[in-house]
Amino acid sequence: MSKYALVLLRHGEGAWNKENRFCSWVDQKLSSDGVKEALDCGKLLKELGYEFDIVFTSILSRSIQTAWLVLEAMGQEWVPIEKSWRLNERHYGALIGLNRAEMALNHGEEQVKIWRRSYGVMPPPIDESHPYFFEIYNDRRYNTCDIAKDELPRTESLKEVLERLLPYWEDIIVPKIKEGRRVLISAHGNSSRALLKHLEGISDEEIANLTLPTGVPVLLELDENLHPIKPHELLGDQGAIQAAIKKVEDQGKAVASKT
Ligand SMILES: O=C(OP(=O)(O)O)[C@H](O)COP(=O)(O)O
Repeated sequence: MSKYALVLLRHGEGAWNKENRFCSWVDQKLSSDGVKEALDCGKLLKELGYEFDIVFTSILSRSIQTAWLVLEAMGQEWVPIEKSWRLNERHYGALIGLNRAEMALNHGEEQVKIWRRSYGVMPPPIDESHPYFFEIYNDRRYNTCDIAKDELPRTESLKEVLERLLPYWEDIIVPKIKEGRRVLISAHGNSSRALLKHLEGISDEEIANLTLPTGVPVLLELDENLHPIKPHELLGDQGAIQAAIKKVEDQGKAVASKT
């Protein structure tokens, strides 16, 4: 028997998911399809009988907007939401804004897969010459973090994501779960992968094969020590989920991009 059920969620599709660009710390809203995904996700969780006592999000709008829409569809708008940069998407460094298919044409699909899914490889860091540098670091949300702005990452591998996420998980989220609060985490593809790697003990090699689609709730059933009692489960229509995973994986193929 599980003692706790934790639900993790990659936000609904954002505008740059659609355009196949690395979005990362650029603040994009949900696309119209992403809004529908978030509402459908809330409806599904309601049908399945889930209730939440607290929701954790990143400080990027697409994860917050997803949390709002999920709670609205569940009729649980009153549930408190806590936000932290530590749940932000992985910082993709100089790759931010670039089109994955064009990157695959220029650098090869294998290199793009390494950048996207390996555990330890960091893309080149972002610097002031990057078109999105000032949009990111001049945004006042990054004055509110628990570390100084000049200590915030300029690029990250999944390893660095896990290292900055773990203190928040251990110090803020775990105590809520142990108090019996039912927790939803509305985060991102790679911040969710990092947490799943930690909780499920997925190896550095095996994590490269885990891809999460947008808007699909991931259920983790945990024992009293917060160890999973079985592998995570993606909730919903399994055929549609597999198709959505393939779509995300195929974003790194060297096909001509739609402009
Ligand atoms: O912003 C991103 O993720 P998100 O849509 O989960 O926030 C990344 O660009 C995801 O890219 P990836 O699927 O190539 O790791």
